[in-house]
Amino acid sequence: MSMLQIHDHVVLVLAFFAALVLLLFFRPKASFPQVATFTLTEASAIYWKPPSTSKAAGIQGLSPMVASLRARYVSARFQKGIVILDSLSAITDLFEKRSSRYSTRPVFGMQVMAGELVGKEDTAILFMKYGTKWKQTRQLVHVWLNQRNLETYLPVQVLESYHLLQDLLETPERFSEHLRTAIGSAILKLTYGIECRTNGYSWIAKSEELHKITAAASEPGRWLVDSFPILRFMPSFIPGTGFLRWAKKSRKVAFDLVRSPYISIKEDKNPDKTISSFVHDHLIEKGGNMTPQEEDALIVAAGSLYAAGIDTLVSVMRTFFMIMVRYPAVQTRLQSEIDSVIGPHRLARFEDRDSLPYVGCVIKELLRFNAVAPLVPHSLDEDDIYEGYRIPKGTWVMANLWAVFNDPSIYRDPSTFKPERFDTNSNEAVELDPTPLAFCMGLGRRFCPASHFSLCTLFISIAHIVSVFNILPPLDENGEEVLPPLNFELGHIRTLEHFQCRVVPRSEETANLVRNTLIHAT
Ligand code: HEM
Repeated sequence: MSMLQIHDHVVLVLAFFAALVLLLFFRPKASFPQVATFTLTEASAIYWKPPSTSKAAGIQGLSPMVASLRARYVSARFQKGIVILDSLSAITDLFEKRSSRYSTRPVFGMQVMAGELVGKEDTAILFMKYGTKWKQTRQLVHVWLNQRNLETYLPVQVLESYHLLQDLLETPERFSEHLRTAIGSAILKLTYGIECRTNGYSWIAKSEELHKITAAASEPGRWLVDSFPILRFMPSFIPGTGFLRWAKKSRKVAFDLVRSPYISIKEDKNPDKTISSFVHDHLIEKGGNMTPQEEDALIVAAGSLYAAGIDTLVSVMRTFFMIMVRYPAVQTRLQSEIDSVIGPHRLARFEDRDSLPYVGCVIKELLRFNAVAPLVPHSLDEDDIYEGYRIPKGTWVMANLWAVFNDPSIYRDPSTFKPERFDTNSNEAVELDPTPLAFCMGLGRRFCPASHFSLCTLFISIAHIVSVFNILPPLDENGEEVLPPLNFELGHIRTLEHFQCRVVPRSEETANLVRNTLIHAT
């Protein structure tokens, strides 16, 4: 190598480091200045930056958590190409009525680390771009979690609910952990036939590991490479590129965890004795005749379910415990409805659903009160014009479901937990139901394929828990009841910060009912 070439290399490396220092120095901060607002119609606002003519406006009216999450997304994109839809009409217009255009996921931004480097785009439906692979994978999940497949998943949900009651009797202070175990065990059993409770919890631990990787990789504003995609081409031996090594390691863990349970079922020597599950039943149905694409779709569909389902359902259930503590009148009304319809000798069944309308109202209000997925990101593959604004392809278009659920023109007194707003027997006008069209779980072609599955889990668990337990505020050192604060953590999934409550059997009879039911069911 000549002196000139060595000199060129040194200059290149120095320039690279200088650029890196500059990038690190100017890394976007989580605290976000102000967002520009265009009011499109009275009811719909689009947040958009930059047209130079934009009118500065604050972000008042948002909960601090949603405002902060939104700020992170916007700063991660350097305020380029983000549209945040705050009204139901704008969300419906774009996500539903123009769903053929608005059904892909954002590519750059948080997608570089999560989607490309860690490989989530290849291993999870949630991150996939709209296209043939997504359609094939989604179809499998859609059919499996569909209302028509209720008979397959309901018994597993019911049995896990009994186990949850038993766990709550034994160690009530660990209620959050028990919720995670019950919901996680049900999803893993249905997906792979894995019996977590009898075979140890190693698969829950593995799934949690995968889930933590996904959460870290997709955290908005965390990775510089999301704002500067060019950084992914840096050689990984250069100092400051720890993120590339982390991505490589995480990618391997993610691919292994998604494939290994599938392979163990596929290689099972006694397939007829294997527990029926999503993967097993598909393998039997296809009789080993699958194209590589079909096989990949099955692996990815199965591997997507735990991560997509666990935080969402656990978040709603933890909110339910908090609401029971803070709104004792709601708890009393739930218990009296269940007591009068079901009586003291058995636990509620799914067939009782129509006879327990107040339980239904509480579930709707839980889904409204805590918008579990407050900002839903979609994108578009071609330019579009909406209300006179050009939205270029690749723009992140985010549905702010939190804003819809807190819009006082749709929900009176939105910050109060009021299940009665959905009571069709009340004298007051009934408010917009968030569940039947599942807009609380997204709209258009990407809406949550597990909406019915989730509503079943919520119904069974909530009806069982309130009939057996009283959920009460924790006590302070003087034995006085204290209300836990209603604080939410920052993240894609809106979930409450750690809190305590007392979970106490309503009577010795209700405690015995749990023990006897579990003995008969197992
Ligand atoms: C109350 C509980 C749940 C809520 C609030 C919820 C909400 C959502 C939302 C908002 C989306 C994005 C929709 C969009 O992009 O328009 C979604 C997607 C998804 N959800 Fe759920 N979800 C819940 C439970 C579950 C469960 C239990 C599972 C699996 C067992 C699941 C599996 C999925 C999958 C696979 C997707 C990706 C769909 C796609 O990108 O095509 N969800 N969910």
